[in-house]
Amino acid sequence: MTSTANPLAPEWLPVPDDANALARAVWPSGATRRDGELVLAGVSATDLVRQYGTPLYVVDEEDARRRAALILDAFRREFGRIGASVSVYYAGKAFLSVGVARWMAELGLNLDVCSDGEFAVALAAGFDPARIGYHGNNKSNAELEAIVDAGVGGLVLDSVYELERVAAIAAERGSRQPVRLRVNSGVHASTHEYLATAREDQKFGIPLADVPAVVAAIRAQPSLEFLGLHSHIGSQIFETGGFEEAAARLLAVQKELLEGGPVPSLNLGGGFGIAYTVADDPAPVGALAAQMAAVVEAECTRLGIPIPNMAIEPGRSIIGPAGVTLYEVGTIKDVRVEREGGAAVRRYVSVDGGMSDNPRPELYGAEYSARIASRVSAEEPVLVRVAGKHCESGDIVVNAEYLPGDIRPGDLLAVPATGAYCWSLASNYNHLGRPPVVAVRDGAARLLVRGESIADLLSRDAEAQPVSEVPA
Ligand SMILES: Cc1ncc(COP(=O)(O)O)c(C=O)c1O
Ligand SMILES: N[C@@H](CCCC[NH3+])C(=O)O
Repeated sequence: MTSTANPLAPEWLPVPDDANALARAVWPSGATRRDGELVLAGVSATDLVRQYGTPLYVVDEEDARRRAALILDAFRREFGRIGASVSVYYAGKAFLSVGVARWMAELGLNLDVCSDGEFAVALAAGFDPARIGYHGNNKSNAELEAIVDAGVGGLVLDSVYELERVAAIAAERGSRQPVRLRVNSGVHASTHEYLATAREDQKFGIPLADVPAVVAAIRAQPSLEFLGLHSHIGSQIFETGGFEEAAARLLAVQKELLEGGPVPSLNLGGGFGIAYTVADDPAPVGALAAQMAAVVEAECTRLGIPIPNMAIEPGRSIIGPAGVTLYEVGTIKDVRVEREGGAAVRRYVSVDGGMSDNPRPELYGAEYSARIASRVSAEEPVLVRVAGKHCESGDIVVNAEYLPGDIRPGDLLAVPATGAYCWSLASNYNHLGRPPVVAVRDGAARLLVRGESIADLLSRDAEAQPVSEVPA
């Protein structure tokens, strides 16, 4: 059950206590109020800001761990019923640090990386390369060599050009590289256009029709071991139909491939949607797993083929809801907006970050919510737009939110559900340093990633003088 209090009330925070509610939770499970202040896993927002400043990314470690464990349990349970094993790869692109990679390893998850940088973080965390899946539509020769040398357990082939290069690299070393083949299923996921990755006209994978020939080419290479097919239809998806359709399309091809040799596993990728605001209603992970298992079972029975072992790659649904960004409120402006039928006033509340720490509203029109973190107020809520501090009019953090009418400079503002694709998409636009990332657990905070200071940024300018020598 979630709290049934008025969601417009400034102190309101939903606190889920079951898996279904967890799917709809906008705030991490450890979020609560103490003496009016927002507290995250026992640490108050003001204490966090006193120590680390603003903007600040905060990750509720227990919440992330719980979501990872729930996904692993649900998929193992549902696919276990039909006799399939499941590997869950945490998609590091959502957010990756050495600490987070270690949480996932401890919980028994595998890791999906898609660049040499993410791979380096995984190795720095001591992640077993055999449990790493490596993606990318344009891997360099240096990356392919590092993959083969490290013994990465699953390279996801994205093109014939890559197949030929990796086969040669593995052959040179006398090793055998396990590979999956990324397939473009042609399934149009119901999500933002930029987040759909299996439309016909996009860069990832091999078209379904070409799969038999490419798999034959893989099998013809003694230096490659074929693990199976891979499909990822997109991200922030609420409807299970797309996953089911992709599974059905890949299994139909799998039947044909089985005539030429084993196809041990099927990877259906990630993409499970989360709630960014209370208007979002994503499927609970148990239901998702059950529906996917049912489709795989039904299709395999219909086609008369064995049920393959399964893999999935969730990122956002593990780390997204665990994150909260804290900002300090600065300028507040009431802007008169002329409209048909009369004028209205829009209140712009500006914070000390913006599109450099969260470009998602500008990139995808993503909606977020916000609450004052440093206090509660009995003032009537007013409709505000939360803006960043960048030189860009589209620099909006929260498009529309009700906040107490007495919101003022110096208040701390918390924006939930920022754990995924915020730090990892962050930039230094306008020479802002990327904020630090802090994990909170059991009343204690721990730095996961240091923030960047202006001195850090200036130190990269090849022609800058050391900061201490810049005239005031
Ligand atoms: C190949 C692949 N796997 C997994 C993911 C993770 O997706 P999500 O974070 O939506 O679960 C992505 C990102 O969309 C991806 O491109
Ligand atoms: N960057 C996207 C997700 C892309 C996932 C990678 N294929 C987002 O923020 O929603």
